[in-house]
Amino acid sequence: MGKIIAVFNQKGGVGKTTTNVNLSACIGKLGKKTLVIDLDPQGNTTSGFGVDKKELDFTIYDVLLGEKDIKDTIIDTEFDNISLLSSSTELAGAEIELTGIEDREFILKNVLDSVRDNYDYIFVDCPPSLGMLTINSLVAVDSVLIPIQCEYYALEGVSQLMQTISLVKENLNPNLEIQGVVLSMFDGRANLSIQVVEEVKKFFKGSVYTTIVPRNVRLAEAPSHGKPVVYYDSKCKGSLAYIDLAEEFIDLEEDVI
Ligand SMILES: Nc1ncnc2c1ncn2[C@@H]1O[C@H](COP(=O)(O)OP(=O)(O)OP(=O)(O)O)[C@@H](O)[C@H]1O
Ligand SMILES: [Mg+2]
Repeated sequence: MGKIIAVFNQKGGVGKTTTNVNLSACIGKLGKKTLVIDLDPQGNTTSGFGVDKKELDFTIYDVLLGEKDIKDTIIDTEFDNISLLSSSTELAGAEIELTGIEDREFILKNVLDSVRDNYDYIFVDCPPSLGMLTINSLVAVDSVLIPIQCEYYALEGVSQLMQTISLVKENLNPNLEIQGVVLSMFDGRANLSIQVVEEVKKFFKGSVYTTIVPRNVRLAEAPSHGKPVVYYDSKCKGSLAYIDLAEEFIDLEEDVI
């Protein structure tokens, strides 16, 4: 049975999508069958895998509204072991449309339960908000992977994030765990980055990955080529970091089992 992981931090621009696309691509390259779900109306994960939203007949929007079977909506990508459930801008409307539906918090969970056996890992890219889409993702997943940007105010909003996770755990998904915390956009020349690493490690104790993702321009460029960074420049620092992170992620998982 595949493990389902939400990449989540309600703070915007912290590296959720970059981590979702690149970590999953590296995990796929390591031979694990991976489904990536783009639950953000911005659709950056979808375009990050080179899929043109305008050319899609059906997306996760149709699946959540019960109009299309998930299995007919997942598409194969050109990247090793990566399947994708794409987003569309219509998904922004789903925040409101879902509120009228019974058991609305469980829609994604019910849908994913029917495909989780087909994958080793399923990653869900969340929007930077605490709306119905994010709640659906926190209910559907086994764990949360939290990217934190090595910048001033990095820990701002983290207590709200932890409170949201606790609330979902108490009321909707008792098995929800923290998968790990990924420090991103690290600048080794900046004292501030080094300080943030220390603060985040103090706050999250043993949950922070040893691998730290550096600020690397290749990571920012790769999406405009429609490729995860390992397929764009396999030797750049960004690629090496996400390859290390994927290995660390899998080692920790396989130790647990
Ligand atoms: N390690 C990095 N080095 C350089 N640029 C990065 C890195 N990580 C992310 N970026 C860039 O920073 C911006 C924000 O990153 P990203 O889109 O991954 O954040 P996000 O948390 O998904 O944002 P949102 O909350 O809007 O969904 C993007 O332009 C991305 O290319
Ligand atoms: Mg994003």
